[in-house]
Amino acid sequence: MKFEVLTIFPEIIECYIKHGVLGKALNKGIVEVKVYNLRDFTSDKHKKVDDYPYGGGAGMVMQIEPFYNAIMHLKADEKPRKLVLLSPQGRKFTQKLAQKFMEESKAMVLICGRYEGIDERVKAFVDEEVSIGDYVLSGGELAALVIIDSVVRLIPGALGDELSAVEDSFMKGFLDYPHYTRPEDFKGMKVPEVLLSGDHKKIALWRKRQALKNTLKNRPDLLKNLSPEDMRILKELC
Ligand SMILES: Nc1ccc2ncsc2c1
Repeated sequence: MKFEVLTIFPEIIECYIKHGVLGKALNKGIVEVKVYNLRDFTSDKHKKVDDYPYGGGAGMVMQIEPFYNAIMHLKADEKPRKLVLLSPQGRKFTQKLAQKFMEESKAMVLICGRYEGIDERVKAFVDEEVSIGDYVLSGGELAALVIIDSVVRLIPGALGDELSAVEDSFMKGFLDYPHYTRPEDFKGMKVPEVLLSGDHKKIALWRKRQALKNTLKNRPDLLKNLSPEDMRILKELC
């Protein structure tokens, strides 16, 4: 999987790549990340990337030309790639969409704007517009990192054995169960007895009950397609 990131802050992406869990996947050559500075695709000596909005209003708007020039530069190799604009107006990014990206795309271009706004005409050159959530961010770079991290974790063998075995609750449709490790008693705060019992059946049931309890409390919207067994447990909790 190849990611090409268009941004005016390449350092944000490059720093994460150096220190993130992506290192193993990059070293194995399973993933490649190339970062492009949009300022390198400007045509003026000041490398200008934004201007005042037509119609007035606060803030600056990112101009289309650097985006267009960068996209045309990437497309010159005529290889297939999915172009994704990171935007608060996009469709919500979910684990399901991460899975779809991993399965369908060999290469993705992640286009990061700053969030006073981007010239609307940029959207004519992208395949998808994706949002990571409903809050105010300064730009699309964090969203690009979220997408890279979540998609790479889905690539078989990308993260090495110690990580790839991590079962992700979002794939099951509810939140994770509580986790504990040593010490068994920290200032009187004890690890639940069941986790010390060695009874794997009881532990699995306890974990499922806790996961459903957490989900019911914090994210009831996730409780959609429960199995009859999970529904039975959930009813006991209500
Ligand atoms: N403010 C904001 C919120 C979500 C989002 N997703 C991609 S860019 C972006 C920017």
